[in-house]
Amino acid sequence: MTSLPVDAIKALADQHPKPPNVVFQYGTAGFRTLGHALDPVMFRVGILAALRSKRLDGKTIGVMVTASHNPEPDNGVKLVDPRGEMLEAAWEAHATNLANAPTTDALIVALEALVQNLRIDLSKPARVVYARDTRPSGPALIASLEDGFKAMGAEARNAGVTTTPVLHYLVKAINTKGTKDSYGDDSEEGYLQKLSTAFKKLVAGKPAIPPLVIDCANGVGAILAEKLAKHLGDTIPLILQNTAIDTLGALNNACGADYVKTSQKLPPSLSSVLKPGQRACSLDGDADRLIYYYLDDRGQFHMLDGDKIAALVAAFIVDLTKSAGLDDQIQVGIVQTAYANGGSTKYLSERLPVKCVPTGVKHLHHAAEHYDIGVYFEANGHGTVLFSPDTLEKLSTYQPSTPAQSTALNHLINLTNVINQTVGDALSDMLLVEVVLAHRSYTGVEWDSLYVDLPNRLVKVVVADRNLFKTEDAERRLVSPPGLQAKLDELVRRYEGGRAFVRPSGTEDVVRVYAEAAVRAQADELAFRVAGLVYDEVGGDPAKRPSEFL
Ligand SMILES: CC(=O)N[C@H]1[C@@H](OP(=O)(O)O)O[C@H](CO)[C@@H](O)[C@@H]1O
Ligand SMILES: [Mg+2]
Repeated sequence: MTSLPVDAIKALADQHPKPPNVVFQYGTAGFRTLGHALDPVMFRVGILAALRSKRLDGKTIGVMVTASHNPEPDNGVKLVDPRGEMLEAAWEAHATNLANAPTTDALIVALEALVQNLRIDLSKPARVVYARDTRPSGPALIASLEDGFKAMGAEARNAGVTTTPVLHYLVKAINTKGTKDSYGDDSEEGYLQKLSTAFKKLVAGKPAIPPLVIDCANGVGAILAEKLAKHLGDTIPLILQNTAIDTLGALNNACGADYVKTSQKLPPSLSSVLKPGQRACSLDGDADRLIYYYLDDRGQFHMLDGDKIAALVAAFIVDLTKSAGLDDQIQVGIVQTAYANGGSTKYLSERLPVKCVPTGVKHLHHAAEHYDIGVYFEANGHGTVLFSPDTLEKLSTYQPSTPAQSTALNHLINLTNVINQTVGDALSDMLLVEVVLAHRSYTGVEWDSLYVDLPNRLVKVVVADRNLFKTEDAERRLVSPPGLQAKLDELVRRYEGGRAFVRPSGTEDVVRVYAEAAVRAQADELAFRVAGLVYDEVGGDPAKRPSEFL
């Protein structure tokens, strides 16, 4: 192919017309909206993925069809770059541009411009691998995506129904196949083997691990968790809950990681299952977020979120680098966002370098790459650990001088295999957490007591135009609307241990308010005062002002 296959594109594009009056945007998590609205977007994303692959010399590009923790009727799509990472930021704009071309002819014009501006060599091969979660709208959207691949003559591999992290893994495994950096066998089976083999080595010789309850959010995580349980055998008994992937309306409904984190409550479906002291965790709808929790002896709920996971894991890795005699050569660092609980930031920054970045996995991931070992987690439970290429090299060539050093070194090497380094991965993170708990002989109680969470509250404010809100300092301060930050500062000063910030959401048409304070009632009050301030500041209709805003 030396020029665009215009006829093939035209013929298929006409079957996926874009309705007028809708505007699509490739945001923090790709395109995401009601599933039935996405048909034209899928077709165009199929074409774009093929072009991205050609631009990168035929490297395989991933396409994941999912709306993660969103309600079941939603769906979405995002692209994965060759190393298993999120799509390069500059291409987000190209994706948005193609998705919004109003007609087939306009689409062709946009494509021609893209090919020319980015100097895409159309004679290169196009290779893609794609998958979807369990949403009912998935199959039709996949068909539309496949039309996009077909129009471009792409070599397309269907990975079926699987989790987002497996798709990221596959992309990296395919692109490193047969090289010295091979990431593992390029199959779901290869993924399960890699994780479970490393896990078994890491917990060998430790006391029996008590059963773990997993809330699968009635999503695709249920399928993978069941396969994983088979690979793990009796090294860790998994009790799978919320596995109703075929029940309409069940996905993410009163269950899953987002429900638990947002409502700070046990999923009601687990109340008769979970025994006091027993650990449980929730995955989200595409199994890339993880939240742990337990009930204490009085039946009180305790949440162990992404910040707690980061604290647990980072301290363990630091100890291993010390025991291996590598602590002067390998520096461990943490990456958080403004949503990290103030308690966690204090605890971590007394021990390690901590960087705060804007919301969104790509920001965390890139910042974590600057450390020898970078631990990043969003408070909502999305995160992973990155080992730099130099660190991996050091681990593979280092000569330990004592048996203790050798043991610690092996643990570090096995950790690099149990951890999915391409992206946050609920099942991989779960195994990682279980390794640390087993090594530390911790139950949820000891883990929880690493530091105390400050009471906090997240509130959404619906405004006419969220783009009025602009931030700086990793989203911790507002620069626009002018003057609002000063009012906020004045308010926050009145609360002991108070902290609050306001930012426009990247995934929903709202402005988010986060507040924390030393005591619960004060955190709530501060959040609702800030929400009220924001609402009034941008001229919100007094008749529609939510009654809880102060
Ligand atoms: C407060 C919060 O949880 N925000 C989430 C949410 O982003 P917003 O930009 O806040 O809508 O979705 C993102 C994508 O899943 C995730 O990265 C982020 O952490
Ligand atoms: Mg998700």
